[in-house]
Amino acid sequence: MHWQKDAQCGQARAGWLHTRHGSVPTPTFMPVGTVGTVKGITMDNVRATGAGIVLGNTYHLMLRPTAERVQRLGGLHRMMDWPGPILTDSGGFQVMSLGPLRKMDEDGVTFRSHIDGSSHRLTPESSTDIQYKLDATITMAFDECPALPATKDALEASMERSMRWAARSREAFIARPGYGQFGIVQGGTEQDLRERSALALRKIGFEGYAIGGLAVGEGQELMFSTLDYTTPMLPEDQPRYLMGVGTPDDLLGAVMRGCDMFDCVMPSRAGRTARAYTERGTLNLRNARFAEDTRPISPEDDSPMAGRYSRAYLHHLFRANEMLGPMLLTLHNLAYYQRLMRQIRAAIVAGTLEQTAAELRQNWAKGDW
Ligand SMILES: CNc1nc2c(CCNCC3CCCCC3)c3nc(N)[nH]c(=O)c3cc2[nH]1
Repeated sequence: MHWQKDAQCGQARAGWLHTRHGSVPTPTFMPVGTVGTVKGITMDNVRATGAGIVLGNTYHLMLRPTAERVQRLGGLHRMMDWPGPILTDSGGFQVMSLGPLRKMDEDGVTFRSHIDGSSHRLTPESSTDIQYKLDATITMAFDECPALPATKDALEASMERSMRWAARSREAFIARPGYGQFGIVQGGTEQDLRERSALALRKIGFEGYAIGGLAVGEGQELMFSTLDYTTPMLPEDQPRYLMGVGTPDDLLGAVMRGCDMFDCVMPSRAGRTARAYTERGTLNLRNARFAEDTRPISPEDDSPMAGRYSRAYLHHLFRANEMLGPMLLTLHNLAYYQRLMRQIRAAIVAGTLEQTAAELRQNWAKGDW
């Protein structure tokens, strides 16, 4: 796969990601398909929100139904009826954050399934092979995301291991036209470690570069200051994927610091907990003040459900614990994230990103309309 840059505005870039499964405009927000589904909505609806590329979940899928079964079923695209590009993470982050019992050594990670307690192993080789069996369009290198806060020595040792794992991941990767593999920059919030990590990955050579080790509780200011010096260390002509980010304000700030691709569970998870994302900040639709509010959730909603359901109806659905509530609100939130990315991309192309950023931040601060 390859990425082409169309426009630049400050550090922000607007471009196109061309892959075996289609082309996607960047900056792009990638909805998270956890176990082969974006929870609660069909992939036709995910497409209708404007999403171009989704995430698959190596950790979950290797446990159930197993990568071998997904391969026998024709790969993740066919199984989940998503013809567009799919990016799969390498699983290490989830093992460390989800796996109940796990042991890490130089070779990889051993862990017990949170489903049935069976023992499993992830190494750079096995993670790359699993992602191949899933037929991932974009494969992530197997890495370790250290928990913060961490001592500099611990961050250094972890980053150096991740770089050894990146080389092994690249070795195990089967190159095919239209497919790609991304290296993941580590190093916590230490500039010299980030520099060494970026250089090590560029020496190996990947189709794109992710910035890992962030959005782990360091806070927005430290995340942005880390991006300020890390994105310029990465190749100008290749995409940058900031992992696990974030709120609308995080996305805006990270695009302005040179990031092109994002994933976050927030909009879909919030959709399941009655939290609506809008141009004016978020709304908790369980709140009684919405019980007879006949207005739509967002004034500028362009999702498949635009203008058809009132806040009062969503309030009722969530109070009644009806499954349609999370379905509609997940759709709404993902559509808002896609609308936001389109707005930001248009501003980069028009060269008006500074002004658009100020307007967006003003509206988010305004609160409900
Ligand atoms: C939320 N913050 C955060 N996420 C990170 C993630 C995960 C990104 N999201 C993956 C999806 C999660 C839902 C299911 C499908 C896969 C990170 N992943 C890797 N490999 N390395 C990180 O440093 C890394 C760092 C991260 N920080």
